[in-house]
Amino acid sequence: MAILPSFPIVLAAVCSLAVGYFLIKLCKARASFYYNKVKKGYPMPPWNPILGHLLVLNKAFKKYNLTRDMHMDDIFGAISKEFVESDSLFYVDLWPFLNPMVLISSPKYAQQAELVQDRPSDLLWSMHPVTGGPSVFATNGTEWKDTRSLLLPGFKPNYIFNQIIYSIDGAEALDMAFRIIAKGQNLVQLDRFFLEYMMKLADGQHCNAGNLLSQERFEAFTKALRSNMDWHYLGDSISSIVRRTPIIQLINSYNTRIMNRYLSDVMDERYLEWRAGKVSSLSYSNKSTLDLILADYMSKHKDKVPEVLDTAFKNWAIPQLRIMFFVGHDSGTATLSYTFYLLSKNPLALEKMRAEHDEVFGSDVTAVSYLLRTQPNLLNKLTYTTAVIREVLRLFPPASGFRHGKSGAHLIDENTGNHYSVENVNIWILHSALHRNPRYWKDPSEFKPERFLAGPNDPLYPVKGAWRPFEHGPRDCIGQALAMTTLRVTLVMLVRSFDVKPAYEEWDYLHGISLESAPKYEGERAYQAGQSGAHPAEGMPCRISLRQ
Ligand code: HEM
Repeated sequence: MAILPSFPIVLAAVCSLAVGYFLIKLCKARASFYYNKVKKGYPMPPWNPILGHLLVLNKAFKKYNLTRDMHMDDIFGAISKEFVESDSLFYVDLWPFLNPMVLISSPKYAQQAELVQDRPSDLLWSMHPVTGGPSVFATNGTEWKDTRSLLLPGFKPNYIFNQIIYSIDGAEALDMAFRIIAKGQNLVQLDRFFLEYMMKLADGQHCNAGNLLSQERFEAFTKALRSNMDWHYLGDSISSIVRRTPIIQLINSYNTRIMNRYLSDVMDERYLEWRAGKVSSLSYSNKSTLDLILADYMSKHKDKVPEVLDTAFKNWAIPQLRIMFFVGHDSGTATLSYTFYLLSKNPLALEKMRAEHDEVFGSDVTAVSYLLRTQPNLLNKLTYTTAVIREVLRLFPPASGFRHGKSGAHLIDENTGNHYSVENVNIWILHSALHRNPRYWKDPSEFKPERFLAGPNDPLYPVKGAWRPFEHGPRDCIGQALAMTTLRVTLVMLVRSFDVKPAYEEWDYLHGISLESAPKYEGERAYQAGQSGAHPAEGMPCRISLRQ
């Protein structure tokens, strides 16, 4: 009779195999980093043959007095200041959490990195809670190229003017909500407030599902999306560990089911309209992400249009729609919050912006909505307002650039002739550090929108390649014109009617935080906190009042 091994023995054997496998991978990863980076004398923090740079972040927290919820970009940004000689370029080895990385915050390296087309494979995994599958943001090769080309018509400047109705309607709703808040004299977290507004805009611009399914289902969808983001980006530094725990995986799957069922139903409803001939082709006014992908589907099946959308198509389309909801609302929300914040701290700039709005739209604020609907080109006259937004994006960029170096790829320092290999390395272009790099910006911490109106002989004139909130090159932000238009519409609709005052001291007092112990980064209480895109700490507590 055969003797079967007992359960504990099997378990011990499996665990030993798993540990053995992990140790072999660890040795390989560390050895590769040693031979390809450490031995070559590349710039990096002190490296440990067993732990790599796993303790570096912890040390940085202590050394720079960083707060736990700070955005990852600023944590690396703080470390980058130690690498003056390499113009703030440095490598880190955070295996098993991330592949080897090079972090850069100087225009000369960023301009080389922007030409790299691939995204890191880690990004596919890190975006998974948001997208649920490969999307245009994280895929590579022809899969990415074909999807980007398919979606591009929805982001052309002329078409965007067509879409500003969504921003105008949304800003009107915001105006009403602000009036209620002002009347009730409530303390609000402005960023959370703008999130809802931006999410509705994203729906209008990319799906228009509000017209297809009920408001309740839309709200359940947005709640599930935000929940997945909040649970998975608990301060990026710990998210990769937390995300592997079963309870988080369960929350993820639950939210994913809600989101996917919703988008699947939205697609079915719109497909019915296409099939019923209610939408015959893509008109000038009809290039939402949803319609672009459905039109493509119909054209690929024109010989025999299927009765229902097939599962393979839906599995591909849902991540594209999910990413549009995410990128369509997240960065714009933070930018809007920081714009009100900086305007309130800089009354002269606020005055100038309001004067520009009076000049372009007349002093009757109630006429703006009609003027925008009938003459959207007026937005092009808002040069000062645009300079303010650009300066806000310089000081508080909500996102960064991510690329992955192919075989043989290098970054080169033309002054020293140094070559830095980025073969099989993730490249992280740290926008916040780059935008405040004193080598490239005069008065880097000061709010000076004038730098974006200055001529080339002015010391404030931005150095080429130093301003890159939307990145450049083939992987740049597809939605930048849309984002800039939305921000201008929102500002022109609200800035003359309301005064927004940040209320961090009051917030801290209410939450038992003393003035001395309130967390700050470089003296800034509204530092960028870590949840997916960078958002103001504590959601930016504010008081809103009607302008006298
Ligand atoms: C203030 C608002 C925004 C900022 C600061 C921003 C910034 C960025 C950045 C930094 C990237 C990464 C580029 C890189 O790694 O090279 C990016 C990519 C992207 N953004 Fe935006 N974004 C904003 C709004 C939007 C909007 C409104 C949309 C569209 C709904 C959008 C769609 C995308 C897409 C699809 C990509 C991936 C492009 C690709 O990989 O081909 N973004 N964005």
